[in-house]
Amino acid sequence: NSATASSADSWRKVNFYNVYKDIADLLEDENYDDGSYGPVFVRLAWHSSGTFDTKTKTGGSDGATIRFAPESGHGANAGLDAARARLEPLKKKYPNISYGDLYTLAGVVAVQELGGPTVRWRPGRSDYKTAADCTPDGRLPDAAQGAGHVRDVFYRMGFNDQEIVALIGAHALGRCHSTRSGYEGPWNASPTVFTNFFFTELLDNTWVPKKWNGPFQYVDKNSGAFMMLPADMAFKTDPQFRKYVDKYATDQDAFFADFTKAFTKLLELGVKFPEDAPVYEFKTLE
Ligand code: HEM
Ligand SMILES: Cc1cnc2ccccc2c1N
Repeated sequence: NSATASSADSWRKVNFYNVYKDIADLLEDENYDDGSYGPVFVRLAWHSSGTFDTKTKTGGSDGATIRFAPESGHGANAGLDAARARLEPLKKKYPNISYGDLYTLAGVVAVQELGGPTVRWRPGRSDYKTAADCTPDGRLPDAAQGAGHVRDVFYRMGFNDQEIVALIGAHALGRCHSTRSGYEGPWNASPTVFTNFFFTELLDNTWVPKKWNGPFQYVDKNSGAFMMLPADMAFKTDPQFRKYVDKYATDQDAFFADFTKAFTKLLELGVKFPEDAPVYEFKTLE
């Protein structure tokens, strides 16, 4: 938050190919989680953007208000300071990039470098917003709730059922942290590879309540190594969501094609881009 705010058009001076490469170089760290900042970068991009409200046209990635208290301190954003701190040196190296562009681009780099689809991305978000523009708590989904709540939150952003299911596929990545959301796990082998694994796991495992004194969550009956949130399970039990879960579980290409479109849409919610803002399709380095 300390670096100078970029001006409205300063993105024009930034070489985003260099920024992409520098973010990619920040991904691997054997001392962090499962060895990659990728998952938490994806979560930062998503939480920066998922506050958008189509009615009031407030929230979204423009202005990166997630970096200011009180938004940075909302329960849902616990742990994202680790991602913001990891990216801060790039704000110094590229003073002309906006935090909004930096945080969303980091999510794109993570998806692509962890084996996911190419994600189209535009620069042009500004840093003009201040803490006064922080969105109220409660705009992001509550993992303890079910399909009704999930629809309330994502319909408010302007997504339909198919897009919601595509987006939740990002739960193939990363993990829950009892010190952040309170949930724990998974302990599966590949939380740093972007695949349709969330859908195949959801359908193929028998899920039972986890016996512990933490918040209610599921664990797979056989190995006990995988987990699902209550909100995750809604995608198995709700018939409209289930249609798309079945599709993505059997067709990873279809999942990739739908995910990339929905993720770009998410990262651009509420942003008024300059007419001539270029649409980047970065080449994956891995
Ligand atoms: C029903 C909607 C959703 C709910 C309730 C939800 C909830 C959660 C929770 C509780 C965690 C664990 C946080 C922690 O303890 O570190 C988490 C992690 C994560 N979420 Fe979601 N999420 C949702 C949708 C999404 C979407 C749409 C994306 C991206 C497109 C996403 C990407 C991630 C990633 C990558 C992680 C792992 C982060 C890490 O490893 O640090 N989630 N989510
Ligand atoms: C397999 C699985 C299921 N749900 C998740 C929710 C949040 C973060 C990671 C998850 C994950 N790897």
